[in-house]
Amino acid sequence: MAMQFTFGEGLEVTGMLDVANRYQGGPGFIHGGILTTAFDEAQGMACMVLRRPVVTGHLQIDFAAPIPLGSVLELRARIDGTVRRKVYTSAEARIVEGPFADPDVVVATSRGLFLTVGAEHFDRAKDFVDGVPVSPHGTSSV
Ligand SMILES: CCCCCCCCCC(=O)SCCNC(=O)CCNC(=O)[C@H](O)C(C)(C)COP(=O)(O)OP(=O)(O)OC[C@H]1O[C@@H](n2cnc3c(N)ncnc32)[C@H](O)[C@@H]1OP(=O)(O)O
Repeated sequence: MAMQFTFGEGLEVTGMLDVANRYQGGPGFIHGGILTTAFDEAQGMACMVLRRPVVTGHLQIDFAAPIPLGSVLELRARIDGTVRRKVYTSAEARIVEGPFADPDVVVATSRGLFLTVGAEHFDRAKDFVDGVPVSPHGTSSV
């Protein structure tokens, strides 16, 4: 989705998301599915250090506080460990700009299991137009 990523020291990746009006769920606040997507992308991006494709196997989100439209969210994500093809990741979100901004408050957390896959995983979709990547990282541009 339309996030900006920076790769920090070690294994941590930081993603920034402008919470646009089109991301609304309940009146005035972000949709939970949008926040889930942002975590999925950030944690998937953290897996890039492995230099192997990954897909999400399991994602668990804790929505700790409402996030108003107009906020800027910072998501910090990392790999916590790997076991064979399994990649354990976690992330947390903070509002860093907007009326509810407080960089000391974690408004949501995520734990995700990613699996490394071979190129054949994606080959199955290559004949479909919808499978054509629309951004440089092969992620969606919502
Ligand atoms: C390049 C930039 C990237 C930017 C970020 C992009 C992020 C976006 C990522 C996505 O959203 S990907 C889209 C959503 N995910 C999918 O479509 C995946 C659909 N599921 C599958 O394709 C398969 O289920 C999957 C590849 C995840 C696993 O199938 P496999 O046949 O490869 O797994 P296998 O059965 O061999 O299991 C391997 C290990 O993983 C474990 N495992 C597999 N799926 C699991 C699951 N869902 N939950 C927990 N554990 C799981 C399994 O128990 C086992 O553990 P052990 O090694 O200990 O035996």
